[in-house]
Amino acid sequence: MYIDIKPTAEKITNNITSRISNLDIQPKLVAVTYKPDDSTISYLKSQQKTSRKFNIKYEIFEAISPQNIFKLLNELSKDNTVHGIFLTHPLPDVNEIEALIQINPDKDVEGRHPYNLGMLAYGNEKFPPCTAEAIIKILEDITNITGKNAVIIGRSTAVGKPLALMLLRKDRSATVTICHTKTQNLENITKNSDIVIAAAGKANLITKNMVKKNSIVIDVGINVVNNKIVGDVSKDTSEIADVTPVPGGVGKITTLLLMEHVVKSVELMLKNSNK
Ligand SMILES: NC(=O)C1=CN([C@@H]2O[C@H](COP(=O)(O)OP(=O)(O)OC[C@H]3O[C@@H](n4cnc5c(N)ncnc54)[C@H](OP(=O)(O)O)[C@@H]3O)[C@@H](O)[C@H]2O)C=CC1
Ligand SMILES: Nc1nc(=O)c2c([nH]1)NC[C@@H]1CN(c3ccc(C(=O)N[C@@H](CCC(=O)O)C(=O)O)cc3)C=[N+]21
Repeated sequence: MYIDIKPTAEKITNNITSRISNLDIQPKLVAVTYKPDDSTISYLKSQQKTSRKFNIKYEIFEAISPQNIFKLLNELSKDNTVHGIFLTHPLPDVNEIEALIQINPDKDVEGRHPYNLGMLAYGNEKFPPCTAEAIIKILEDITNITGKNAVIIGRSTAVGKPLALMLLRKDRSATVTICHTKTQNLENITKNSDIVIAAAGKANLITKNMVKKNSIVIDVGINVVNNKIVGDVSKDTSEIADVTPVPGGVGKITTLLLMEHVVKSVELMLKNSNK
């Protein structure tokens, strides 16, 4: 079966709408990109569409060189009209951490600055990375995570690692395995898991024969094959497991949560300025 993410999306949408209606100022999100790949282009489109729906101001800055990324992030961090800064990943030819530390942690709506990621490791989820948070929200709406065996395929600092930290938090307490390209016998691990999270960026990496009957499979992958968006999980997997669809699955919730974080950033800014 495919998992219906509409109830999760609706809850988040209603929450954002009501919080925005209480603000006197229009939130603004900016995206900084450099040599965007297919999945980044798909995300930027999704951000554009979703920000319009909530009447959040949105602007994309395409850097012309690695040096230009640093300059843009610096300027946008100081700009009082900007509440959220999104920096695309991957960034070819750029030291990503050097770029991330240019972002004001209060505007780091994806929680990628080392300060926010460090806070996450301590269980503080002020700005949890949106994709990891999306996966947690989908899972919490359909199952009880505690004690479940969860395998994450992918160890990126953008998705796999923060997700592992979030699944391990004491109030969730999943048993977590993380796999990558050097993992041997991937199918032995996936076959014994209650929850499989595929975040590798490889179409058809997970197939029906690799998963346990009635397990939950979260498809994070965004791959463009023959001009169409597909995930990391083959279609037939949904015959024996509950799978999130691509498109219209994790990506949709990720985009909504990014918007929610921009609203949160404005709320915190206003709260601090009233102190
Ligand atoms: N739906 C959404 O909201 C989002 C979707 N994405 C998508 O998710 C995917 C992953 O993104 P991201 O984490 O940024 O990607 P990265 O390329 O940074 O990381 C991919 C990870 O997957 C591992 N991997 C790749 N191939 C295999 C394989 N055959 N077997 C096991 N592990 C493998 C890599 O291992 P190693 O470390 O050994 O190289 C690496 O750890 C992409 O398709 C991206 O577009 C990303 C963010 C949000
Ligand atoms: N710093 C950073 N953070 C990310 O989270 C990040 C990133 N960089 N780089 C690229 C990948 C990919 N990604 C997507 C998220 C949602 C959709 C999405 O919502 N897609 C629509 C389809 C849109 C369409 O049809 O074009 C859907 O799945 O329904 C797509 C892609 C986030 N990523």
